[in-house]
Amino acid sequence: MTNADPHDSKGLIFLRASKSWKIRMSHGSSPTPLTACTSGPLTGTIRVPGDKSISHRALMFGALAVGHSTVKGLLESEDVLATAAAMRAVGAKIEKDADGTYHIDGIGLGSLLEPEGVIDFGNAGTGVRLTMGIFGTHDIAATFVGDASLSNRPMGRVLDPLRQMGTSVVARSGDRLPASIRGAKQPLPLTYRVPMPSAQVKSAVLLAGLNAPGITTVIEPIPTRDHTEKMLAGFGAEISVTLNEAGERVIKLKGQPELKPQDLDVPGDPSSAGFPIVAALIVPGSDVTIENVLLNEHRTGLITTLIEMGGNIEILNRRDASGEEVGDIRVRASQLKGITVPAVRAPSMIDEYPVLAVAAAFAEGDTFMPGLDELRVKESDRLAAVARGLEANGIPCIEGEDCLTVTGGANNIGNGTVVTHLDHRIAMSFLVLGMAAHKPVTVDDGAVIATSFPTFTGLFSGMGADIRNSSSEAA
Ligand SMILES: O=C(O)C1=C[C@@H](OP(=O)(O)O)[C@@H](O)[C@H](O)C1
Ligand SMILES: C=C(OP(=O)(O)O)C(=O)O
Repeated sequence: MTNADPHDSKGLIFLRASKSWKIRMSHGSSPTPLTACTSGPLTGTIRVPGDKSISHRALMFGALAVGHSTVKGLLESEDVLATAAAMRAVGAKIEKDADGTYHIDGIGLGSLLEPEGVIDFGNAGTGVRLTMGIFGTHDIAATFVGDASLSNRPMGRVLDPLRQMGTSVVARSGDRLPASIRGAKQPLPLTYRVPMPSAQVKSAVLLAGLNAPGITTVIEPIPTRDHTEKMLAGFGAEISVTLNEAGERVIKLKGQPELKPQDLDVPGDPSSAGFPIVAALIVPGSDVTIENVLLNEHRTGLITTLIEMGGNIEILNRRDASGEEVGDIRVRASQLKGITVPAVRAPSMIDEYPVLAVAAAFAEGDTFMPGLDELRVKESDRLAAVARGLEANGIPCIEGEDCLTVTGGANNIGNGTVVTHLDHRIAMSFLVLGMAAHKPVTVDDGAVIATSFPTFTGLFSGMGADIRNSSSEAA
């Protein structure tokens, strides 16, 4: 079966076991423990790398357009480079010039070539789910694999609506990776109410709708990041967003447009900016400015929350950059106080809860964070990973089913080793903890940081942080 045609008699694809593919259980050949020691003050004016959500989409939409797009400021992290490889595998030409600008020669919607090998998305949930949406309505077959973290994450949330549009799927039990799809020959447009607050699910359905005739409608009861809608409009798709009587967002996309190439400039990632923002608040005497950060209203929940907690955060030089608001963020060390974070805010700061939990460890009193069910299905079960990391470092917390309470102000915190579970945000958050803790904090694998923020340690060392490679120290 493995070497035969990948379709069985019912037209479904069987997983082809690739000899060269082996599930990645740790990041790289051996994990790289890192230790952060009491640091600071942190000072300087910095830039964080380009936004991950916009970077994935820039490569995808550039690949689907007819003609030549350019992308400046693309995030060159492992997740985004996996998306570039996937787009190359279906025929797009993607090259970087000497100035760091990416050039994409799009293959055009409807013209994707069948990939020759398996598509390895490593750690990237956004990459694999949005790409499944694109491929799902093209008449091609593809097999998706990922590392141990991605292989444990639910794919049914995108595969279910794709099945309704005509995509055939064979996946591991529970709709986990590896998964093979055969895109619909005659895709059906769909009206779909997104059952959980997920920009990835919304986007996968819209991207599948791109190559379906007629109108695909996505109803979004709880608003999530809107980069897909905004960028598709920028690439020339006919897309509208209205509110229905229940106040839900209704997104309508007309299928089979000719997407026009664009010249894009990716602003700094607010999720990555969360790390220097929290570090500057909790390391005494710090004063840090982060320039050119995306301030899209669906992404700024952490900043709103930290200001409510008493953080001295100023937004300077607000401006429009290619249809998105950006600004510079000045942060000075502050005494924070515990608050209740409104559950409705969760989608606008969903990736920032681990680092918010670290900020909460330095606040006066309790910080209560409800509405966190989606944290259970990220790169790790982030609710559990954060709680175990805090406990390992002497910080009192209570992990609920879908909520977390952190009690700030404990004495003598640190001295723990945090298990990162292939989760870049757990690694970075606990290194930030170590910068302000009384004793060093170690994360068992710092190499995972390359998923989203490859310049993290260099940037922090430049501001005055003391981060050490614990494996080389031990040697
Ligand atoms: O659409 C996107 O670019 C993303 C959506 C979010 O995931 P969910 O849609 O699963 O909430 C977020 O956690 C992820 O880092 C990026
Ligand atoms: C959840 C994240 O990413 P993804 O779902 O793309 O793996 C993240 O970057 O925190």
